[in-house]
Amino acid sequence: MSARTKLLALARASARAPSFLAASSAALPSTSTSSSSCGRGVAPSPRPPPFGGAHSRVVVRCGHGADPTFGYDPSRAGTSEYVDKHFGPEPMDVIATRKLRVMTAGYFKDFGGLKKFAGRASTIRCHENNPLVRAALNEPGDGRVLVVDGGGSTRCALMGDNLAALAAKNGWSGVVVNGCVRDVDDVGRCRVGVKAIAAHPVPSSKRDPGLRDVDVSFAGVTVSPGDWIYADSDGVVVSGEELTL
Ligand SMILES: O=C([O-])CC(=O)C(=O)O
Ligand SMILES: [Mg+2]
Repeated sequence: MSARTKLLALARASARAPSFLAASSAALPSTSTSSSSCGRGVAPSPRPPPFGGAHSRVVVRCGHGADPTFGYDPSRAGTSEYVDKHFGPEPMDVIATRKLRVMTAGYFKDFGGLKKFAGRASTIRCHENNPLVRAALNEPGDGRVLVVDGGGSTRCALMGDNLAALAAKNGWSGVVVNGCVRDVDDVGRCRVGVKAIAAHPVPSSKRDPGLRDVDVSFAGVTVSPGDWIYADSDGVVVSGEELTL
């Protein structure tokens, strides 16, 4: 394929790129989240929408990986496309350059009603205690992602159906928990993304609040408050800046 033909193909693919963030909360049909039940019995829609939305900037200039001849398809707008777009001459450069940080594969399971979510990070570090998690999710989320470093404890759960419903009601895009969650059948009906290590039936203590908006490190990545989190079924990608396709 000539360089000109490649460029034309790339421009066509980029023109199809969906916009950023608007549709990321639409994996479940609209439903009331004011109660803790998160609309029991509401089935998730089969096809999650792109991260995209009103803040989209379609940039035709792209990295080596954003090449339609290699299968780059910005209309899918998932974490794989962000990686394709931003890696260097070699795919693994995405890790070496640290522009994108990719969380360890297989570290999390999906528990939330949204499988695809994105937003700026707010962080908490806590150990087997969750008052600060409740306090944070009680704030307006404004599309943010709450990143909770529970030290990887699998001895209790840092959130459940009540906190997931609170997150959905207050406009949090998602919660990433380095720890466990409970009430997972109901959490799965909440219109919010929840990634965590495992389910656990025991609630956490309410004594020690922990720390808010500090750097947290787990799953091979350090997340700072204000970083951008992109999460879907392919994984979790973290960047210091907002990414475009
Ligand atoms: O309240 C808690 O600590 C955890 C829980 O069960 C919920 O959020 O529903
Ligand atoms: Mg509960």
